[in-house]
Amino acid sequence: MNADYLELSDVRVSFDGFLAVDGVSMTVLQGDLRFLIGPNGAGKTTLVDAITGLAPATGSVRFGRTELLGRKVHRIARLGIGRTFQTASVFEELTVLQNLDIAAGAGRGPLTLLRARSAVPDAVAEALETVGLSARRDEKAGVLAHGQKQWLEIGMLLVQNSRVLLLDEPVAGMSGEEREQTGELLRRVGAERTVVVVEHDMDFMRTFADSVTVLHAGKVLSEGTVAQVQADEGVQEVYLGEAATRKALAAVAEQEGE
Ligand SMILES: Nc1ncnc2c1ncn2[C@@H]1O[C@H](COP(=O)(O)OP(=O)(O)OP(=O)(O)O)[C@@H](O)[C@H]1O
Repeated sequence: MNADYLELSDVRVSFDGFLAVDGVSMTVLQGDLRFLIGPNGAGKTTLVDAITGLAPATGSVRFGRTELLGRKVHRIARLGIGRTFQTASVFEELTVLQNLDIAAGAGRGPLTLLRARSAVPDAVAEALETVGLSARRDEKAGVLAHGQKQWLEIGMLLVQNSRVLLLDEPVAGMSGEEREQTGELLRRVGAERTVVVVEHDMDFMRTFADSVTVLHAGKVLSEGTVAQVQADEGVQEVYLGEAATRKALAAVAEQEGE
């Protein structure tokens, strides 16, 4: 079998001497839906920025045999590394189909793109089906529900042939039903791709993660199955510590409000 994988070795990102990512090594295999969790400021987004060329990093990030570090953002994207951001970045005035067309870079001029068409390229039709937006293809992206915009964004990565998907908090702000559907979508796309999901929602993580990497203060604190990381005392301490801080802050706020 010729499966893809993403391999990080000793990745470091420094902001004026502050190590936001401090020697991270991890390997993510195709078909192994990986969740990247950790408290606020742990370095999760910065790590994704490093992989996608947005943050200058040292160490090594390889997609199979190809080194990504040191390459420009658009070159990394063209190599098949796709990402989403916490806020969906779709073209609200264009239809779902037009958004996918643009992402696919279908080689047509802007006027042709805006004209209604009967023939939809196979890759676009497949992406519409996968993300569950076939019935909404001619509607403006701006009228989609929050969750559907996130799905459209994932569809845009699919038509770009992204082999690696790095998704930053894909279920933030979603309803319970949208979360469930997003989880099923991630399972579908993750079966054939290498997927890393940055997430704060622990229930969502428990339900859908195949494996988990926990970051804390820029380092890998724990890694394994959901059960393994949940049983890890270091992880419990970090999360209990966070919960205690939140509780203390809430108590102070309450006192100040009295
Ligand atoms: N451009 C920057 N310049 C300086 N410091 C930064 C920069 N970007 C991030 N940081 C710092 O790096 C650390 C890691 O931030 P990062 O956003 O990667 O954490 P995170 O785990 O994604 O957090 P969250 O869950 O809150 O999104 C934080 O202390 C943050 O303040």
